Amino acid sequence: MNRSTLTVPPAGTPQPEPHPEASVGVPLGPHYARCFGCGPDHPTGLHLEAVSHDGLSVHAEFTVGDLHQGAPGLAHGGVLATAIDEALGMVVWLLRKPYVTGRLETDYLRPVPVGTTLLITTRCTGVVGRKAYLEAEARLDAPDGPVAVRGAAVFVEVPAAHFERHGGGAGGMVPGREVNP
Ligand SMILES: CCCCCCCC(=O)SCCNC(=O)CCNC(=O)[C@H](O)C(C)(C)COP(=O)(O)OP(=O)(O)OC[C@H]1O[C@@H](n2cnc3c(N)ncnc32)[C@H](O)[C@@H]1OP(=O)(O)O
Repeated sequence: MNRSTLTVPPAGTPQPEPHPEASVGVPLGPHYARCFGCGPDHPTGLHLEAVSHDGLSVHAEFTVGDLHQGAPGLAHGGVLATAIDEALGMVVWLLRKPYVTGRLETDYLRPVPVGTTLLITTRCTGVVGRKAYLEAEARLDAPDGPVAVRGAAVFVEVPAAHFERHGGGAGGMVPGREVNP
């Protein structure tokens, strides 16, 4: 399978260095309580939970429920892409700068039944200017389970004002709704 060159760091890009203050070995917690991906207050969200691994990678878990179906008994592909996007977002959080998804690629290798716990590993493979290059792999039910979804992405660094400017009162930086408080 060919991988898009858009999500691969240019040749010669040095391995990224973890931020000196990156969390390591601890639960990351939600970046926003009502986030569809990780927010505990979202009624139908994914409630994805994650632990930082080494400052440049994250281990995340998401259990597929009834509300996440596409075909009967199977996870919706868009929901799986959301889980990948969220777990990638947690890696760039470790870089201690605000990023948003610019490009997200997903390869679906196996169906994911309701009740499955997806174990998602994401990592940063390079940072060039404002762009962070990222990879993801989601396995079924165990760290060495079959790979169900692979992801790759470019996230783009944005000013902190991005969220207030575009989100405004509908979920932006209003009291109680801060991003990464
Ligand atoms: C707080 C954390 C929340 C985490 C939640 C999970 C992550 C998410 O789902 S974020 C929500 C979804 N994403 C968005 O809403 C982003 C919407 N898009 C935008 O805001 C803009 O298009 C944005 C910021 C990505 C880029 O715009 P802009 O700031 O003008 O940058 P721009 O100058 O065009 O591009 C900067 C660099 O990024 C690259 N780039 C921009 N878009 C892409 C893309 N889609 N694919 C690849 N590269 C891209 C450009 O080529 C450029 O590279 P270079 O520096 O080499 O020239």
